[in-house]
Amino acid sequence: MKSVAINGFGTIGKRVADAVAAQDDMKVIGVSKTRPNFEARTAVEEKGYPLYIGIPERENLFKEAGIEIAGTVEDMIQEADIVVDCTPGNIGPQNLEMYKKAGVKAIYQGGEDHELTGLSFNSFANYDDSYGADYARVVSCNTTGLTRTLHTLNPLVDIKKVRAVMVRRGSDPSEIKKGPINAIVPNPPKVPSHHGPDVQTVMKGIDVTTMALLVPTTLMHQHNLMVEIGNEVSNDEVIDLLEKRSRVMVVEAGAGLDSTAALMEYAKDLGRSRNDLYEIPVWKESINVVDNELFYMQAVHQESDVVPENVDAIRAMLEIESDREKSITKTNKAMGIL
Ligand SMILES: NC(=O)C1=CN([C@@H]2O[C@H](COP(=O)(O)OP(=O)(O)OC[C@H]3O[C@@H](n4cnc5c(N)ncnc54)[C@H](O)[C@@H]3O)[C@@H](O)[C@H]2O)C=CC1
Ligand SMILES: O=C(OP(=O)(O)O)[C@H](O)COP(=O)(O)O
Repeated sequence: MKSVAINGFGTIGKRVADAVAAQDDMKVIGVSKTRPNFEARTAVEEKGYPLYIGIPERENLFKEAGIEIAGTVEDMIQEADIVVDCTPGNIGPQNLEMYKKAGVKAIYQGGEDHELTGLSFNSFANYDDSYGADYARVVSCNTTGLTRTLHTLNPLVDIKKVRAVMVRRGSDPSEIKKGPINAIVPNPPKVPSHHGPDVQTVMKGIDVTTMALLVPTTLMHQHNLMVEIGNEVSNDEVIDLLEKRSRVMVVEAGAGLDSTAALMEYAKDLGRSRNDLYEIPVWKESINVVDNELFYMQAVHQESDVVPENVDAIRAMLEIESDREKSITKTNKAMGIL
């Protein structure tokens, strides 16, 4: 049983902690918070995770709030085989020296640059690259979404060139300081956006160019893909491929799953923890091959799609499982993923 520490218990961290706790070959030995808020209290009192503090000077605040702490993040990582760094983007690099000093392996998230670890991770595209690695980065929710479906098409579909327009959610549901609340924002305003190059960190050599905008929604991201192809493929063959791949689902607008709002309602009906939808839904009606181009539209539940990838990354880096399919199947089963 391998020991996993989660540094940062926010949107991604709390989901990774629960996903690790659901596995039978790894356990959560601690999570960290910087403030004694409701998430800190829930971690200790509801989930039973030992809580460590990211900023030692704040120990008194936790004491005053009556929230029991087990030590500092430096204490936590001493006990761990691996730490999953789920701190906000650009905080992670500050922690790398601490991890190196403690001799603990570390997984970063998509808010950090590929260069931080020199190794980016997606379960389907490049599991083997991280086998036994000390440091790796699970690519962002958007990059994970693009990679999931593009990798599924390969090799039946001879992908020549990918162009994608990414409609990004303005903020996560719990955030009140981000926007926009009444605008469409080219973001980043430059073309291409960082998502295309980011896919190339896990799918080497693929020609993919992306542009992105932010819209006033918190529910999901939405992607529109145009894939130039070099062979003849039918719509049904593409649908069949996507239907067979786990962590991808083909959904029908005609059956009422006609928006991101409906998809989130579906996740609730599935009884998912936190209403999460780990799978990438692709709209069946959008899948269309016209001449030498394949078109499709998909959505990404930004809060949860990267969570199973973190579990697989732990298995690869700690050499628990050398077969990526076995890890993916095990993770899926434990998390109830379709
Ligand atoms: N929210 C999303 O949609 C997604 C986020 N990511 C990436 O995951 C990472 C984490 O993002 P979120 O979970 O959304 O952030 P968050 O803000 O919800 O959570 C971050 C956590 O880190 C803690 N923290 C803050 N400063 C810290 C510090 N100096 N040391 C230790 N802990 C600190 C916070 O208290 C909080 O618990 C980022 O790299 C982000 O880009 C990846 C996929 C999707
Ligand atoms: O980290 C994320 O969101 P955030 O930086 O807006 O909190 C998501 O993974 C989306 O990031 P991306 O649009 O850079 O892929």
